[in-house]
Amino acid sequence: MKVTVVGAGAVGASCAEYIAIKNFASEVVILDIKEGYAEGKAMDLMQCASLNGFDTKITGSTNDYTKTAGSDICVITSGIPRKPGMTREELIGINAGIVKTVSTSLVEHSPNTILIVVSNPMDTMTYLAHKVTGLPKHRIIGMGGALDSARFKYRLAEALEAPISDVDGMVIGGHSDKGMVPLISHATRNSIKVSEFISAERLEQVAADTKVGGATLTGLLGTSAWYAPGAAVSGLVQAIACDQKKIFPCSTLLDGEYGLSDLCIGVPVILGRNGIEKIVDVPLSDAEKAHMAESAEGVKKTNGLLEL
Ligand SMILES: NC(=O)c1ccc[n+]([C@@H]2O[C@H](COP(=O)([O-])OP(=O)(O)OC[C@H]3O[C@@H](n4cnc5c(N)ncnc54)[C@H](O)[C@@H]3O)[C@@H](O)[C@H]2O)c1
Ligand SMILES: O=C(O)C[C@H](O)C(=O)O
Repeated sequence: MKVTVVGAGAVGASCAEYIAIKNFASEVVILDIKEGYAEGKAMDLMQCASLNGFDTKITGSTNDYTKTAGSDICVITSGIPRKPGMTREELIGINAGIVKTVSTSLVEHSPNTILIVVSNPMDTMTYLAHKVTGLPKHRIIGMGGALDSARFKYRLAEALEAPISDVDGMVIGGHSDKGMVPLISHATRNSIKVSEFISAERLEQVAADTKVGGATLTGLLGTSAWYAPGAAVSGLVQAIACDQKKIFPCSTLLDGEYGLSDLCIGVPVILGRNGIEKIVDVPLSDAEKAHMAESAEGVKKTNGLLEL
C-alpha cells in the first residue's frame, strides 16, 4: 500500500506520522514544493521508526511527482492555512490554483489513485479536484466531517462529564464555521440519546462550540490546527487501505442524495478499498434538514468563485 501526502507542513506531516505509527502502509511519500522540506520531514519521521516501532518506509520529494507514481491513495494538504479572524473561504484565491496543479499531477502519475482532499475551503477544493481530474466520484473524498465529528464528541463528553469513549455523534454539511450540521438528534451516550442527560440549551451550546472548533484553535495557535486533522485523515486512509467499511462523514459529489446535486458536501459514507462504497441516508430532523439546505447554499456560493 503506497500513500502520497502532498504538503509537508503541519497537517501533512501529522498525517504521515499517524499513518506510519499505525503501521498499515508499506510506503509513504511526502511531497512539497519547498526545497528539501519534505526530505527533512521524512528523515525526521524515519528516525522515529525504531522508537515508535513501525516499518512504514517514509521518503520525501521536492516537487518530483515521479516519486509518487503508483500511489494507491493520495492526500492533498498543500495550500495556505487561515490566520485568526479569517474564514476558510478566504483561502480560495491561493489554494484553488495549488489544488488544481497538485491534483492533476498526482493523477497523471497514479491514474488509479483515490484522492483525499484536505486543503481549504475543503468542499470547494474537492469539487475542483473532480472538475480537473475527472476521476469517478467514489475516488475523490473530502476530509472535514471526520474532524468536525471528533470535535463534536469532545464537546459532548465535556458537557456530559463523560469519557469520550462513551459518546457518539456525527457532523455533516459543509466544513465551514456556519455550514456544519452537528446531528444532535442522533448523538448518544452509550446508545442513550444525549437529550436524556442534558438540556436542549446545553446541547445548542455544544453544537455552537463544535461549529467554531477550527476558528477557536486558530485563535489560540495563530494558525490552524494539525494534530486532530492529521489523525482524522489517517483514519480515512486506514479505512480505505484496510478495507474497513467504516462510516465517516466525508465530502462527496452528490447526485440527488439528501435532495442535493452538483456539489461536494459532507454526508455519511462507507469507506472501503474502493473509496466511497456507499452514501448512507440518515433521517434528519426538520431543523437539521433546513440547516443542511442552508449549508449547501453556502458551499455552492463558494464554488461559484472557481474559474472552471
Ligand atoms: N479539511 C480540514 O479539516 C483541514 C484541517 C486542517 C487544515 N486544513 C487545510 O490544510 C491546508 C494545510 O494546512 P497546514 O496547517 O498544513 O499548512 P502549512 O503551511 O503548515 O503547510 C502547507 C504546505 O503546503 C506546501 N505547498 C504549498 N504549495 C504547494 C504546492 N504547489 N505543491 C506542494 N506543496 C505545496 C507548503 O510549502 C507547506 O509546506 C490549509 O489549506 C488548511 O486550511 C484543512
Ligand atoms: O480551521 C481551519 O481553518 C482548519 C481546519 O479546517 C480545521 O477545521 O481545523
